[in-house]
Amino acid sequence: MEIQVLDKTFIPFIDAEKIDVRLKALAAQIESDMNGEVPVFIGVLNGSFMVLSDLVKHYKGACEMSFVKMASYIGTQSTNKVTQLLGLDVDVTDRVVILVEDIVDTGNTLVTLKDIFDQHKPKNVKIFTLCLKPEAYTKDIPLDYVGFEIENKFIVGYGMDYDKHGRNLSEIYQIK
Ligand SMILES: O=P(O)(O)OC[C@H]1O[C@H](OP(=O)(O)OP(=O)(O)O)[C@H](O)[C@@H]1O
Ligand SMILES: Nc1nc2[nH]cnc2c(=O)[nH]1
Repeated sequence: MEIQVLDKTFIPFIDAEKIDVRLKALAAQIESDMNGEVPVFIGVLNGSFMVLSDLVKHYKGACEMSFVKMASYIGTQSTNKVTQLLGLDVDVTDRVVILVEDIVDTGNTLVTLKDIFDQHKPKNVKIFTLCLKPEAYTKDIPLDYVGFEIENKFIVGYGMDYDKHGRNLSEIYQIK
């Protein structure tokens, strides 16, 4: 059934059961890749709160988790726009980090995040994303765990917003 979020109409795209089945399979895959390592799952706020929560419920091994948020602001120097990380409260030095995103589109967010995490000298940074738009993603950072490859159209729900609305939808909808 179509839904309305603010001024836009969306159609059902990926239902809750399909998301759950995929997350269960990916959790098992991550576990088998860990070889005894205890990974640190890091969710990228705001969008990833639902996917991280559901993913780790399926992860049966030992793990830690936390969230980070990017902050963009105008700097005082000539380089104007700076993007920084707020809230990294885990020492990731020599740890296996799994960055958890709801969606990778252009990959700009991912490139910035990966650079910042690499400065903390982790053993390895793996990238998890529930959704990927392959037509839009032109960066060369390999994506280790991808839930769904989708067409290049705007989606909402399951943590993802349209102008701050729709994050609470339990399924993913695509713009009509
Ligand atoms: O690959 P990109 O083109 O960089 O787009 C992907 C990013 O966009 C969304 O975040 P957004 O900045 O909308 O913040 P939010 O998570 O708070 O919604 C999403 O959660 C990703 O982090
Ligand atoms: N909600 C939402 N956020 C995005 N960020 C990048 N692509 C998208 C998208 O399709 N939907």
